[in-house]
Amino acid sequence: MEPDNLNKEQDQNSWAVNAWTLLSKLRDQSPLIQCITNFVSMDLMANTLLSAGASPAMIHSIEEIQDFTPHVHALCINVGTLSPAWLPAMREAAQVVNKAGKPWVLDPVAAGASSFRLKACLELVGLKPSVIRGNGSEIIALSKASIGATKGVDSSHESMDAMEAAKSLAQSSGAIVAVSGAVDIITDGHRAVGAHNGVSMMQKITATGCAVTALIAAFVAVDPLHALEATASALSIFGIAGEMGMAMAKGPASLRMHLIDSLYNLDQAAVSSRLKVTSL
Ligand SMILES: Nc1ncnc2c1ncn2[C@@H]1O[C@H](COP(=O)(O)OP(=O)(O)O)[C@@H](O)[C@H]1O
Ligand SMILES: Cc1ncsc1CCOP(=O)(O)O
Ligand SMILES: [Mg+2]
Repeated sequence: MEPDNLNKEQDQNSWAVNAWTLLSKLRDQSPLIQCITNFVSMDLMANTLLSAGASPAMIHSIEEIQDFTPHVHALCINVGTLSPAWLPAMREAAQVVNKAGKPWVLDPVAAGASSFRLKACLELVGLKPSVIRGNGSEIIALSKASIGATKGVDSSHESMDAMEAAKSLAQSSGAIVAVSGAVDIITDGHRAVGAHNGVSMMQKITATGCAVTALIAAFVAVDPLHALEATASALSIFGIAGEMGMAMAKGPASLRMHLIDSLYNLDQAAVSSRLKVTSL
């Protein structure tokens, strides 16, 4: 084998070993993940976390933050069905986990759809999330801090269209930025890697993006010092579960079920034979 190809194969192996190690850790430790999320995603997000081995809690009332949030291992904030009443709890939860030194992950759903939403997302970015995960259009809107033509929660861009926006947002925010799509991009503003697993029918199930953001929170909870690697691992594992689920599915509804089952049953052989992460 050519030395270059040998290096690539070794890289691939080490990504697969790391992703499997983190999934095994997650299954052993069952981190508690607080999710302040939209009404559409609550069910799929909680079931995704459970099937991966984490413990989800969809607790969003501001009255509970001071008692509950100090106990969580990571927090996921998602603005999908945002209204003004939800923002104070999001702010307070982010501040509590920051104070406790725990990671939190932001999903800026439809960030470019309205000024209200964009302003809220920018304020949350200022509260120092460890990771921001959105689709191409969301990351572009957030990075440019501008609203415009929008398809709402869906993306009108390929993930690769958002490469520069993702790097710039990562540099300005200090967060790891992930852009989902056919190739998921993960960047710290300097280095970028691509996670290639997944099937396009995942876009036809509502809240798969929200669910993978929560899965990122769970992976970062078990490896907070390596947020880029943890994020790439979560996206890869979810993508592999999608591929394996697709082999049994007849359409989006059965893919949703088989994806969750595949995530629950995922073994090391599947991870090492399927995982594909490359430098971009
Ligand atoms: N064309 C595609 N091919 C493979 N996987 C995809 C594709 N588009 C999205 N995905 C996967 O679907 C999940 C949701 O991503 P996406 O649809 O971009 O998020 P959102 O729902 O927030 O718009 C991610 O795990 C992503 O990797
Ligand atoms: C349809 C919809 N409307 C508001 S939030 C939401 C769910 C979005 O989920 P995802 O970003 O994962 O597609
Ligand atoms: Mg989304």
